[in-house]
Amino acid sequence: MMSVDPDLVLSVQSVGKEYKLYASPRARLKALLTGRATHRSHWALREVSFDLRRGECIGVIGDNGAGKSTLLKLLAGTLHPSRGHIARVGRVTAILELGAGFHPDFSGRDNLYFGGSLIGIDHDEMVRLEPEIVAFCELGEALDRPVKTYSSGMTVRLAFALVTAVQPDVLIIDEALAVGDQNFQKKCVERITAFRNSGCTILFCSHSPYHIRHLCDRALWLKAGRVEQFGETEGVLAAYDVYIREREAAAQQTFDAEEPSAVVEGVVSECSPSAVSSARKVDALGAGACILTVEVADLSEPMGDQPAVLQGQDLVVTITARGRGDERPNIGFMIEQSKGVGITSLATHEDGAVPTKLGDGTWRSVLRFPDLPLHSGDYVISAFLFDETGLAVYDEWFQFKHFRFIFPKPLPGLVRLPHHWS
Ligand SMILES: Nc1ncnc2c1ncn2[C@@H]1O[C@H](COP(=O)(O)OP(=O)(O)OP(=O)(O)O)[C@@H](O)[C@H]1O
Repeated sequence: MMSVDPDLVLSVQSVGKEYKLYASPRARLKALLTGRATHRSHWALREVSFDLRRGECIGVIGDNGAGKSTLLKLLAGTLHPSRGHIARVGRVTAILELGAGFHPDFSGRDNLYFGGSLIGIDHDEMVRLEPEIVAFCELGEALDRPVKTYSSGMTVRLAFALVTAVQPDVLIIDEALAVGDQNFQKKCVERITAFRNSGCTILFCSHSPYHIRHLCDRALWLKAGRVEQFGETEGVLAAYDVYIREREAAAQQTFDAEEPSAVVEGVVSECSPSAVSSARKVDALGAGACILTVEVADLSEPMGDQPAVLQGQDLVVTITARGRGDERPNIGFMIEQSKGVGITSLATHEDGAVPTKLGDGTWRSVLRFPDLPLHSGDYVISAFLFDETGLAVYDEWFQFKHFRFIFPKPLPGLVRLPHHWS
């Protein structure tokens, strides 16, 4: 069946996965011994079908509990489907639950041989690969200490270096990359990009539409265990976005009695603004790359629970950041309604713009919206710092400042679009 198309590396046909839920471990044992079913059944996946061709990069999206991890584990072969069929070609490597297979009492180095044997790297090949893995994971002397003494970040380094030591035909990545420090995340992204450029097929599960958009040709949206959409990335992400907004709007209606959002001071500085939502941020602490200041010109002082008001009709934002080494970073910016929809997202790398290097080695971009084309309302802004490729997010100040904008003419609607009358 797989030989029909020589480029097919993975074929998933009508796959379903049932988890059996027992009231207690004793009930499970009883079911095993008597053969009588005493479980409740939960189908985490139903009728999932799709094909993957050589060199494609597919992003898997969906709500919590939609079945993404289950699907990835089935593809990696660590779980078996209850229904349907999965066919694979070549070496399939999964970056899932990194480090779960290590033996805690063995040293990191011994675990390379032990873990390597589990993923098909024999002793002789490991002898050849070891120096490269050791250099990549940068664990130094800790490599000869037992893994049980490692921090989770150290375990992830070792595991990532091991599982990606040999380029696979298919690489399966769970949200594993959300862990680890800034420096290491960048190395991971670079290695994955290099695999991608040399024809490796990648299946990538993430809660970050940004990464899916930048890395993937196609996206698979799972909803309550079924494939809701599978196709070209932008179309699927757009549909998913509409779904999320509708769901949030419905949640907002039931939640509307909530207190007004806090207003943050005009300039927040030195890498750790108290109002940062750090959900997707890599590591803004320590000596890494980070946003230093974000200044919004012409804002009044906030009054009580009322946000600061933009005094003019131009919005001018100056973002200063510390980069990493000699690398030129990229800077992003987003405006959203305080309670409602996103309005615009911009980034230097998307616009072909370049942050300016200042005398002290920091970087700065000034973003100007002349005659801000918004109608009156309350808005919230976010600033982002990316690496030079725009793939690794070094820092984000998410929804860190609310402001009110007053457009002199009270018109309905949200924005003034470029237009002409004739
Ligand atoms: N071992 C298990 N036993 C029973 N139910 C499970 C098990 N693992 C997952 N589930 C259930 O299966 C469903 C799918 O879970 P899964 O972890 O695949 O979702 P997900 O899309 O990866 O979620 P998240 O984004 O939160 O990681 C969920 O309802 C979950 O509670």
